[in-house]
Amino acid sequence: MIAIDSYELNDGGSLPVVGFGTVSLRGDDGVAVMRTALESGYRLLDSAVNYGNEEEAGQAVRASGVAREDVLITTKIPGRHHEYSSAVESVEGSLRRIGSDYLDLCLIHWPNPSVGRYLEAWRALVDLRERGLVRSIGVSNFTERHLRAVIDDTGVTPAVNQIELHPYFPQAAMREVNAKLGVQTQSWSPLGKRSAPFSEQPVSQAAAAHGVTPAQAILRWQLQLGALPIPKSTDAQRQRENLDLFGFELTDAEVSAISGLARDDGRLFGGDPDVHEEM
Ligand SMILES: NC(=O)C1=CN([C@@H]2O[C@H](COP(=O)(O)OP(=O)(O)OC[C@H]3O[C@@H](n4cnc5c(N)ncnc54)[C@H](OP(=O)(O)O)[C@@H]3O)[C@@H](O)[C@H]2O)C=CC1
Ligand SMILES: O=C(O)C(=O)[C@@H](O)[C@H](O)C(=O)CO
Repeated sequence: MIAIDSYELNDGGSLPVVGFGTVSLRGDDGVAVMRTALESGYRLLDSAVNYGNEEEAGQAVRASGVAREDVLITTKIPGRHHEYSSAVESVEGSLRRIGSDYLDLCLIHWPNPSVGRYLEAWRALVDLRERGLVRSIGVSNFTERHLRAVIDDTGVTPAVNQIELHPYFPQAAMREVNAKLGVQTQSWSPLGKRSAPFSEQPVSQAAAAHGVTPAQAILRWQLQLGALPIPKSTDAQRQRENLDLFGFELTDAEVSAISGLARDDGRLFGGDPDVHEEM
Protein backbone atom coordinates (compact mmCIF):
# COMPACT_ATOMS: atom_id res chain seq x y z
CA MET A 1 0.00 0.00 0.00
CA ILE A 2 1.22 3.49 -0.87
CA ALA A 3 1.73 6.01 1.93
CA ILE A 4 0.53 9.50 1.02
CA ASP A 5 1.86 12.85 2.23
CA SER A 6 -0.53 15.46 3.60
CA TYR A 7 -1.24 19.17 3.32
CA GLU A 8 -1.64 21.32 6.43
CA LEU A 9 -4.82 23.39 6.38
CA ASN A 10 -5.35 26.92 7.72
CA ASP A 11 -7.44 25.51 10.60
CA GLY A 12 -4.72 23.17 11.89
CA GLY A 13 -6.20 20.11 10.17
CA SER A 14 -4.62 18.19 7.32
CA LEU A 15 -5.63 16.35 4.15
CA PRO A 16 -3.83 13.65 2.16
CA VAL A 17 -2.33 15.17 -1.00
CA VAL A 18 -4.41 12.82 -3.19
CA GLY A 19 -8.06 11.89 -2.56
CA PHE A 20 -10.61 9.64 -4.25
CA GLY A 21 -13.48 11.06 -6.34
CA THR A 22 -16.79 9.25 -5.98
CA VAL A 23 -19.29 10.95 -8.32
CA SER A 24 -21.72 8.37 -9.79
CA LEU A 25 -20.45 5.55 -7.55
CA ARG A 26 -23.66 4.27 -6.00
CA GLY A 27 -25.21 1.08 -4.66
CA ASP A 28 -23.34 -2.14 -3.91
CA ASP A 29 -21.00 -1.58 -6.84
CA GLY A 30 -20.21 1.90 -5.53
CA VAL A 31 -19.43 0.53 -2.07
CA ALA A 32 -17.16 -2.10 -3.62
CA VAL A 33 -15.24 0.49 -5.69
CA MET A 34 -14.77 2.83 -2.70
CA ARG A 35 -13.72 -0.10 -0.52
CA THR A 36 -11.09 -1.13 -3.05
CA ALA A 37 -9.85 2.45 -3.12
CA LEU A 38 -9.46 2.45 0.67
CA GLU A 39 -7.66 -0.90 0.52
CA SER A 40 -5.32 0.58 -2.12
CA GLY A 41 -4.36 3.38 0.28
CA TYR A 42 -6.75 6.28 -0.38
CA ARG A 43 -7.66 8.05 2.85
CA LEU A 44 -10.00 10.76 1.53
CA LEU A 45 -13.39 10.02 -0.09
CA ASP A 46 -14.96 12.95 -1.90
CA SER A 47 -18.75 12.60 -1.67
CA ALA A 48 -21.64 15.09 -1.89
CA VAL A 49 -25.32 15.20 -1.01
CA ASN A 50 -26.03 15.43 -4.73
CA TYR A 51 -23.99 12.33 -5.54
CA GLY A 52 -26.52 10.28 -3.57
CA ASN A 53 -23.72 8.11 -2.20
CA GLU A 54 -23.00 9.27 1.35
CA GLU A 55 -24.42 6.00 2.73
CA GLU A 56 -22.14 4.10 0.38
CA ALA A 57 -19.12 6.13 1.58
CA GLY A 58 -19.89 5.27 5.20
CA GLN A 59 -20.46 1.60 4.35
CA ALA A 60 -17.22 1.43 2.38
CA VAL A 61 -15.23 2.77 5.34
CA ARG A 62 -16.82 0.25 7.72
CA ALA A 63 -16.30 -2.64 5.27
CA SER A 64 -12.68 -1.69 4.57
CA GLY A 65 -11.44 -2.38 8.07
CA VAL A 66 -9.66 1.00 8.04
CA ALA A 67 -10.44 2.84 11.28
CA ARG A 68 -12.94 5.69 10.86
CA GLU A 69 -10.46 8.18 12.33
CA ASP A 70 -7.91 7.24 9.67
CA VAL A 71 -10.21 8.13 6.75
CA LEU A 72 -11.51 11.57 5.80
CA ILE A 73 -14.93 11.92 4.23
CA THR A 74 -15.83 15.10 2.37
CA THR A 75 -19.39 16.02 1.56
CA LYS A 76 -21.00 19.11 0.01
CA ILE A 77 -24.09 21.19 0.70
CA PRO A 78 -26.22 21.64 -2.44
CA GLY A 79 -27.76 24.92 -3.63
CA ARG A 80 -31.25 24.03 -2.42
CA HIS A 81 -29.92 24.00 1.18
CA HIS A 82 -28.17 27.37 1.41
CA GLU A 83 -30.64 28.96 3.81
CA TYR A 84 -29.10 28.79 7.33
CA SER A 85 -31.37 26.21 9.00
CA SER A 86 -31.56 24.17 5.81
CA ALA A 87 -27.74 24.06 5.66
CA VAL A 88 -27.67 22.78 9.24
CA GLU A 89 -30.26 20.13 8.32
CA SER A 90 -28.25 19.20 5.25
CA VAL A 91 -25.20 18.48 7.41
CA GLU A 92 -27.27 16.58 9.97
CA GLY A 93 -28.69 14.47 7.12
CA SER A 94 -25.18 13.80 5.80
CA LEU A 95 -24.06 12.64 9.25
CA ARG A 96 -27.01 10.23 9.45
CA ARG A 97 -26.42 8.86 5.98
CA ILE A 98 -22.66 8.43 6.49
CA GLY A 99 -23.25 6.96 9.95
CA SER A 100 -20.75 9.18 11.73
CA ASP A 101 -20.97 11.79 14.48
CA TYR A 102 -18.68 14.17 12.59
CA LEU A 103 -17.76 15.17 9.03
CA ASP A 104 -14.10 15.64 8.22
CA LEU A 105 -14.67 18.27 5.55
CA CYS A 106 -17.87 19.92 4.40
CA LEU A 107 -17.96 22.25 1.39
CA ILE A 108 -20.58 24.55 -0.14
CA HIS A 109 -20.90 22.76 -3.49
CA TRP A 110 -21.55 25.77 -5.79
CA PRO A 111 -22.23 29.46 -5.03
CA ASN A 112 -25.56 29.26 -6.95
CA PRO A 113 -26.18 32.87 -8.06
CA SER A 114 -29.98 32.54 -8.35
CA VAL A 115 -30.20 31.41 -4.70
CA GLY A 116 -27.94 34.23 -3.46
CA ARG A 117 -27.62 32.72 0.03
CA TYR A 118 -24.16 31.15 0.15
CA LEU A 119 -23.24 33.52 2.99
CA GLU A 120 -25.93 31.88 5.12
CA ALA A 121 -24.60 28.42 4.28
CA TRP A 122 -21.12 29.61 5.29
CA ARG A 123 -22.39 31.02 8.62
CA ALA A 124 -24.03 27.65 9.27
CA LEU A 125 -20.78 25.82 8.54
CA VAL A 126 -18.85 28.12 10.88
CA ASP A 127 -21.35 27.32 13.66
CA LEU A 128 -21.36 23.59 12.87
CA ARG A 129 -17.58 23.57 13.19
CA GLU A 130 -17.91 25.32 16.56
CA ARG A 131 -20.31 22.55 17.62
CA GLY A 132 -17.80 19.89 16.58
CA LEU A 133 -20.04 18.35 13.92
CA VAL A 134 -17.64 19.30 11.12
CA ARG A 135 -13.87 19.35 11.53
CA SER A 136 -12.90 21.43 8.49
CA ILE A 137 -15.10 23.70 6.41
CA GLY A 138 -14.59 24.90 2.89
CA VAL A 139 -16.15 25.80 -0.42
CA SER A 140 -16.20 24.61 -4.00
CA ASN A 141 -16.37 26.52 -7.25
CA PHE A 142 -15.87 29.84 -5.44
CA THR A 143 -14.32 32.80 -7.25
CA GLU A 144 -12.26 35.51 -5.51
CA ARG A 145 -15.42 37.58 -5.02
CA HIS A 146 -17.23 34.71 -3.29
CA LEU A 147 -14.21 33.92 -1.12
CA ARG A 148 -13.77 37.52 -0.01
CA ALA A 149 -17.49 37.81 0.74
CA VAL A 150 -17.52 34.87 3.18
CA ILE A 151 -14.27 35.98 4.80
CA ASP A 152 -15.48 39.58 5.22
CA ASP A 153 -18.79 38.36 6.62
CA THR A 154 -17.49 35.92 9.24
CA GLY A 155 -13.76 36.46 9.61
CA VAL A 156 -13.36 32.75 8.85
CA THR A 157 -11.36 31.72 5.79
CA PRO A 158 -12.40 28.49 4.04
CA ALA A 159 -9.83 25.73 4.52
CA VAL A 160 -10.36 24.42 0.99
CA ASN A 161 -11.67 25.64 -2.37
CA GLN A 162 -12.41 22.67 -4.65
CA ILE A 163 -12.34 23.90 -8.26
CA GLU A 164 -12.25 22.53 -11.79
CA LEU A 165 -8.56 22.04 -12.58
CA HIS A 166 -6.93 19.93 -15.31
CA PRO A 167 -4.45 20.55 -18.14
CA TYR A 168 -7.03 22.27 -20.38
CA PHE A 169 -8.10 24.46 -17.44
CA PRO A 170 -5.14 24.95 -15.08
CA GLN A 171 -6.71 27.82 -13.13
CA ALA A 172 -3.52 29.84 -12.63
CA ALA A 173 -5.40 32.92 -11.39
CA MET A 174 -7.66 31.04 -8.96
CA ARG A 175 -4.75 29.03 -7.60
CA GLU A 176 -2.97 32.29 -6.90
CA VAL A 177 -6.03 33.75 -5.18
CA ASN A 178 -6.45 30.63 -3.04
CA ALA A 179 -2.77 30.67 -2.09
CA LYS A 180 -2.82 34.38 -1.23
CA LEU A 181 -5.81 33.85 1.07
CA GLY A 182 -4.40 30.68 2.66
CA VAL A 183 -6.98 28.37 1.08
CA GLN A 184 -5.93 24.90 -0.10
CA THR A 185 -6.81 24.26 -3.75
CA GLN A 186 -8.45 20.92 -4.50
CA SER A 187 -8.84 19.85 -8.14
CA TRP A 188 -12.04 18.33 -9.43
CA SER A 189 -11.96 16.29 -12.64
CA PRO A 190 -8.16 16.38 -12.23
CA LEU A 191 -7.62 14.12 -15.25
CA GLY A 192 -9.97 16.10 -17.43
CA LYS A 193 -12.62 13.39 -17.28
CA ARG A 194 -14.07 12.59 -20.68
CA SER A 195 -11.66 14.77 -22.60
CA ALA A 196 -8.62 13.43 -20.77
CA PRO A 197 -5.64 15.02 -22.51
CA PHE A 198 -3.56 11.85 -22.31
CA SER A 199 -2.42 12.01 -25.91
CA GLU A 200 -1.30 15.64 -25.84
CA GLN A 201 2.44 15.83 -26.51
CA PRO A 202 3.51 17.56 -23.26
CA VAL A 203 1.71 14.84 -21.29
CA SER A 204 2.85 11.85 -23.31
CA GLN A 205 6.43 13.15 -23.48
CA ALA A 206 6.62 13.73 -19.74
CA ALA A 207 5.12 10.28 -19.13
CA ALA A 208 7.64 8.62 -21.44
CA ALA A 209 10.56 10.54 -19.91
CA HIS A 210 9.70 9.26 -16.43
CA GLY A 211 8.42 5.81 -17.38
CA VAL A 212 4.95 6.51 -16.03
CA THR A 213 1.46 6.65 -17.54
CA PRO A 214 -0.11 9.87 -18.89
CA ALA A 215 -2.55 9.87 -15.95
CA GLN A 216 0.37 9.74 -13.52
CA ALA A 217 2.12 12.59 -15.33
CA ILE A 218 -1.03 14.73 -15.05
CA LEU A 219 -1.56 13.90 -11.38
CA ARG A 220 2.10 14.60 -10.60
CA TRP A 221 1.67 17.97 -12.40
CA GLN A 222 -1.25 18.63 -10.04
CA LEU A 223 0.93 17.93 -7.00
CA GLN A 224 3.74 20.15 -8.28
CA LEU A 225 1.20 22.97 -8.71
CA GLY A 226 0.36 22.53 -5.03
CA ALA A 227 -3.16 21.32 -5.86
CA LEU A 228 -4.85 18.31 -4.31
CA PRO A 229 -6.36 16.03 -7.00
CA ILE A 230 -9.29 13.70 -6.32
CA PRO A 231 -9.21 11.32 -9.32
CA LYS A 232 -11.98 8.78 -9.69
CA SER A 233 -11.47 5.32 -11.12
CA THR A 234 -13.68 2.25 -10.98
CA ASP A 235 -10.68 0.05 -11.72
CA ALA A 236 -8.42 -1.19 -8.90
CA GLN A 237 -5.27 -1.12 -11.03
CA ARG A 238 -5.92 2.47 -12.16
CA GLN A 239 -6.77 3.48 -8.59
CA ARG A 240 -3.34 2.28 -7.48
CA GLU A 241 -1.67 3.89 -10.48
CA ASN A 242 -3.26 7.23 -9.56
CA LEU A 243 -1.71 7.03 -6.09
CA ASP A 244 1.73 6.00 -7.27
CA LEU A 245 3.05 9.52 -7.80
CA PHE A 246 5.90 9.82 -5.36
CA GLY A 247 8.79 8.08 -7.13
CA PHE A 248 9.40 10.73 -9.80
CA GLU A 249 9.42 14.48 -10.26
CA LEU A 250 8.55 16.52 -13.36
CA THR A 251 11.01 19.19 -14.45
CA ASP A 252 9.91 22.82 -14.36
CA ALA A 253 9.82 22.75 -18.18
CA GLU A 254 7.51 19.72 -18.15
CA VAL A 255 5.20 21.40 -15.63
CA SER A 256 5.09 24.56 -17.79
CA ALA A 257 4.45 22.57 -20.96
CA ILE A 258 1.46 20.77 -19.42
CA SER A 259 0.13 24.08 -18.08
CA GLY A 260 0.54 25.39 -21.62
CA LEU A 261 -2.34 23.14 -22.73
CA ALA A 262 -4.71 25.71 -21.20
CA ARG A 263 -7.58 26.69 -23.52
CA ASP A 264 -9.98 29.60 -23.34
CA ASP A 265 -12.84 27.10 -23.63
CA GLY A 266 -11.12 24.57 -21.39
CA ARG A 267 -13.98 24.07 -18.93
CA LEU A 268 -15.48 20.57 -19.26
CA PHE A 269 -19.13 21.58 -19.35
CA GLY A 270 -19.09 25.37 -19.10
CA GLY A 271 -19.47 25.38 -15.30
CA ASP A 272 -18.82 29.08 -14.72
CA PRO A 273 -19.52 29.60 -10.97
CA ASP A 274 -21.02 33.04 -11.69
CA VAL A 275 -23.79 31.50 -13.78
CA HIS A 276 -23.87 27.73 -13.21
CA GLU A 277 -26.76 26.56 -11.07
CA GLU A 278 -26.66 23.23 -9.30
CA MET A 279 -29.47 22.70 -6.86
N1 LIG B 1 -17.01 20.12 -6.69
C1 LIG B 1 -17.49 19.91 -7.92
O1 LIG B 1 -18.26 20.72 -8.45
C2 LIG B 1 -17.10 18.69 -8.64
C3 LIG B 1 -16.44 17.67 -7.98
N2 LIG B 1 -16.05 16.52 -8.65
C4 LIG B 1 -15.30 15.51 -7.88
O2 LIG B 1 -14.07 15.25 -8.57
C5 LIG B 1 -13.93 13.84 -8.75
C6 LIG B 1 -13.06 13.50 -9.93
O3 LIG B 1 -13.59 14.04 -11.12
P1 LIG B 1 -14.26 13.15 -12.27
O4 LIG B 1 -15.22 14.04 -12.94
O5 LIG B 1 -14.72 11.89 -11.68
O6 LIG B 1 -13.10 12.96 -13.33
P2 LIG B 1 -11.55 12.47 -13.33
O7 LIG B 1 -10.76 13.58 -13.91
O8 LIG B 1 -11.19 11.92 -12.00
O9 LIG B 1 -11.60 11.34 -14.42
C7 LIG B 1 -12.30 10.16 -14.24
C8 LIG B 1 -12.27 9.38 -15.57
O10 LIG B 1 -10.92 9.07 -15.89
C9 LIG B 1 -10.75 7.67 -16.01
N3 LIG B 1 -9.47 7.32 -15.36
C10 LIG B 1 -9.15 7.42 -14.04
N4 LIG B 1 -7.88 7.05 -13.81
C11 LIG B 1 -7.38 6.70 -15.02
C12 LIG B 1 -6.10 6.22 -15.43
N5 LIG B 1 -5.10 6.05 -14.58
N6 LIG B 1 -5.93 5.93 -16.77
C13 LIG B 1 -6.95 6.10 -17.65
N7 LIG B 1 -8.17 6.57 -17.31
C14 LIG B 1 -8.38 6.86 -16.00
C15 LIG B 1 -11.92 7.05 -15.28
O11 LIG B 1 -12.26 5.81 -15.89
P3 LIG B 1 -12.22 4.41 -15.05
O12 LIG B 1 -13.21 4.56 -13.95
O13 LIG B 1 -12.63 3.42 -16.08
O14 LIG B 1 -10.81 4.21 -14.58
C16 LIG B 1 -13.02 8.08 -15.49
O15 LIG B 1 -13.63 7.90 -16.75
C17 LIG B 1 -15.40 13.39 -8.88
O16 LIG B 1 -15.51 11.98 -8.81
C18 LIG B 1 -16.03 14.16 -7.76
O17 LIG B 1 -15.74 13.54 -6.52
C19 LIG B 1 -16.29 16.39 -9.99
C20 LIG B 1 -16.98 17.38 -10.69
C21 LIG B 1 -17.43 18.60 -10.08
O1 LIG C 1 -19.75 16.30 -9.71
C1 LIG C 1 -20.01 17.38 -9.15
O2 LIG C 1 -19.63 17.69 -8.02
C2 LIG C 1 -20.75 18.34 -9.89
O3 LIG C 1 -20.93 19.46 -9.46
C3 LIG C 1 -21.25 17.79 -11.17
O4 LIG C 1 -22.60 17.54 -11.05
C4 LIG C 1 -20.96 18.67 -12.29
O5 LIG C 1 -21.55 19.88 -12.03
C5 LIG C 1 -21.49 18.05 -13.53
O6 LIG C 1 -21.02 17.01 -13.91
C6 LIG C 1 -22.53 18.76 -14.29
O7 LIG C 1 -22.76 18.09 -15.48
